[in-house]
Amino acid sequence: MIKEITANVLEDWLDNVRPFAYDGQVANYIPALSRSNPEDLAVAIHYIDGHAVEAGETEVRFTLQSISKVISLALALMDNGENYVFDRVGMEPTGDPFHSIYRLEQIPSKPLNPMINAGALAVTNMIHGDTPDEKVGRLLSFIHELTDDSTIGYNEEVATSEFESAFLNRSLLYYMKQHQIVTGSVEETLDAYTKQCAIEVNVCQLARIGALLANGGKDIQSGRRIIPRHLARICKTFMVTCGMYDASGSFAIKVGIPAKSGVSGSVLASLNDFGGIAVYGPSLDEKGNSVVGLKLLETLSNRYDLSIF
Ligand SMILES: NC(=O)CC[C@H](N)C(=O)O
Repeated sequence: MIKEITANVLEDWLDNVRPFAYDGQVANYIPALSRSNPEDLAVAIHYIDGHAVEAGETEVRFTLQSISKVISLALALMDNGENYVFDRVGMEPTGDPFHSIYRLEQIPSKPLNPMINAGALAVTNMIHGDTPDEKVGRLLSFIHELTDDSTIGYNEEVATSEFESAFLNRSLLYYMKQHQIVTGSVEETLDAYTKQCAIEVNVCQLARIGALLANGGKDIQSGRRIIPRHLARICKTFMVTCGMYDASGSFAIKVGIPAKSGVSGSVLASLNDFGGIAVYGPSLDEKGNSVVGLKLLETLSNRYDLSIF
């Protein structure tokens, strides 16, 4: 089955979804993202046997945005342990948009899960490091290990653009500080979070992270363990229940692959015993998911019967 999905097959799929590149809109609430080109489409698959195929504008780099929430969660869990993290952030899907503040007002006033902004901000706050740069530096080192690529950094323009306009995320942080879910400086946590979201990758690097998760947290080339197996499982479970925002239910039905999207228009998918799939297409639907990303993953899942359900 794996051998069928060659680079040519991927190119054909991309051509099939290209007409949808202008359905939806690129994110504009982070000013720097509004300059993304809707025609920059790319896809990569990294199999757990180390073999990789890719198609489209694979050299284009994009920011992780909400996909970074999976990686920061893994690091925060490794730093603090499950009890500490889940005392402060819940495990339940919300069905609300990713930046919603609504449920924070309900008892207990902790974010319902780490894949919505409130939960992710709390998770970033928990990453060990005395300064925002130390936290981000640790996160980048972790990503270098996950991808075996130490060239990955963050896009300063995107980070600054979000930092200067993230009033809703500031509100979430202040609310959580009032309720002792986060500690320390709100501005510093937001600084770390916006840099985390601005970490830049291409589809091949992202697919490799998916492959590592699919491989239970072990690097696919060296076999070295980077994430404890049970923590990789927790990350993938959140991807299923909350990874596609308030479209996670329909995505589970239509595609059925653990996945996390980001408002840059990227999607990271991870399928046990198969590998990682990364798609980039910056036009977003009304929920903030890549239109092309959803179409491509749905085609792939149906064609190769990849749903885990
Ligand atoms: N859904 C997303 O990708 C959101 C990430 C973005 N940086 C934000 O916090 O608003």
